[in-house]
Amino acid sequence: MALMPVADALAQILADAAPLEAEREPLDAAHGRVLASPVIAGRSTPAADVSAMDGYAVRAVDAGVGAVLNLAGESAAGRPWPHAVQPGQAVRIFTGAVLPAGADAIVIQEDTTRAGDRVTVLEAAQPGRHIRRAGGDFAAGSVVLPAGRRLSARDLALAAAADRAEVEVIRRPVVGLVSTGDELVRPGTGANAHQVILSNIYSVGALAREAGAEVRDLGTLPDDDAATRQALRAALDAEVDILVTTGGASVGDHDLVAPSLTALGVDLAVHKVALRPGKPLMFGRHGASRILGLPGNPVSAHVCALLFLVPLIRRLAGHAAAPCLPLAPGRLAAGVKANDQRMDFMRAEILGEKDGIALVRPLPVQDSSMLSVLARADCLLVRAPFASAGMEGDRCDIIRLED
Ligand SMILES: Nc1nc2c(c(=O)[nH]1)N[C@H]1C(S)=C(S)[C@@H](COP(=O)(O)OP(=O)(O)OC[C@H]3O[C@@H](n4cnc5c(N)ncnc54)[C@H](O)[C@@H]3O)O[C@H]1N2
Ligand code: MOO
Repeated sequence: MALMPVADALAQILADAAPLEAEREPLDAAHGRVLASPVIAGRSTPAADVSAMDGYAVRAVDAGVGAVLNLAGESAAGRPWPHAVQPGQAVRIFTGAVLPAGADAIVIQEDTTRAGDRVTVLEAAQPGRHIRRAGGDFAAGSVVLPAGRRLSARDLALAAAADRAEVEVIRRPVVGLVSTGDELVRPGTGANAHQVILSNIYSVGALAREAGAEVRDLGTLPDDDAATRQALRAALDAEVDILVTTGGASVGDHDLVAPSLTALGVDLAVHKVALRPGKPLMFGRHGASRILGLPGNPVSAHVCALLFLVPLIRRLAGHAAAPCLPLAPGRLAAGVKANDQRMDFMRAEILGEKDGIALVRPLPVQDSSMLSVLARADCLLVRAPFASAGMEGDRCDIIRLED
């Protein structure tokens, strides 16, 4: 059977994948989300002229070296002095406090001496010195954060300072994870030798969450035709944006995902990709939901989630389009043999870096069941279909594993 090129599979999976609808969220819940509409400042910051230092608010014209001023009052942050500074007066002021009317400079306290209510100026005041002007950070009505921006921790503080307790962000895609296989048991529950411990949901779930999805574990299905069909229908009815299955994707008698999806009317736009690991990958649509069928082998499931699920989630969550295959430059530290028709994503280690180029050596075992090798890898060494043999020192492409 002809295998679909990776680029074509990606194009199918990302076709029509546009940002989901907007929702209002409190700032705490908005970190990492994408703004659906701009944040407009509800007030200027600072909202009034304020002092940047602890000292005395004065009229600069009165406060030359040696001037002795009368202490008239105090302006603290949150407790402004409600009068105007008169000629010959100083007002005690603290950082962040509103500048009293009449004053046009701050003399910092280190540049004064004080005896009771008499303040002697040791360093001449300069008009405007140590004053933060109203609106100096941002003005009321201005756009402080544009639509489309991914909200950083710093952005949350800025939105709060702009007097916004909530922001309008793109809804998180909901990803439902379904595992398949009679052999699967949860970790820590006493698996027998003929059983396999469910691991894929942990790596795939973590990647999905990191990409911006809300992840729901929809449980494990037995290798039974009717049960699989019924459970997949229920999973699709659960209104997930992306249903991710793992396992049961290949051609064995117990690989039931593709026939079940077909029976439910899902047209598989992708089924079998020229990819290693991950050949049995499948993708289809059902109403507004997308279905990604990942192979059961744990390394294959992880690599396919990285290559296909992450960009899909990012598109739906409104993130700016990033390259789907985030290739970085590398140099081979060991030879690799010629490749066949499947684009290969070999688990590899980075031995060092020179001028931003990683020195890369494929790990000796490339079995797609081996999680210890995947965990040890620093990157995937990407080999194009039918690439000729590579020699030590040749340039190569890698994808860094940064999860
Ligand atoms: N005759 C052929 N056999 C196979 C082919 C093929 O083209 N012809 N493809 C192989 C490739 S490539 C892969 S990848 C695997 C994937 O097959 P399935 O998606 O059907 O996966 P399963 O058979 O269900 O499981 C494979 C393996 O992975 C374990 N597994 C499954 N789910 C999980 C999970 N959630 N957590 C941890 N481990 C899991 C399962 O127990 C099996 O050991 O097919 C090849 N065969
Ligand atoms: O594609 Mo399978 O993932 O080669 O083992």
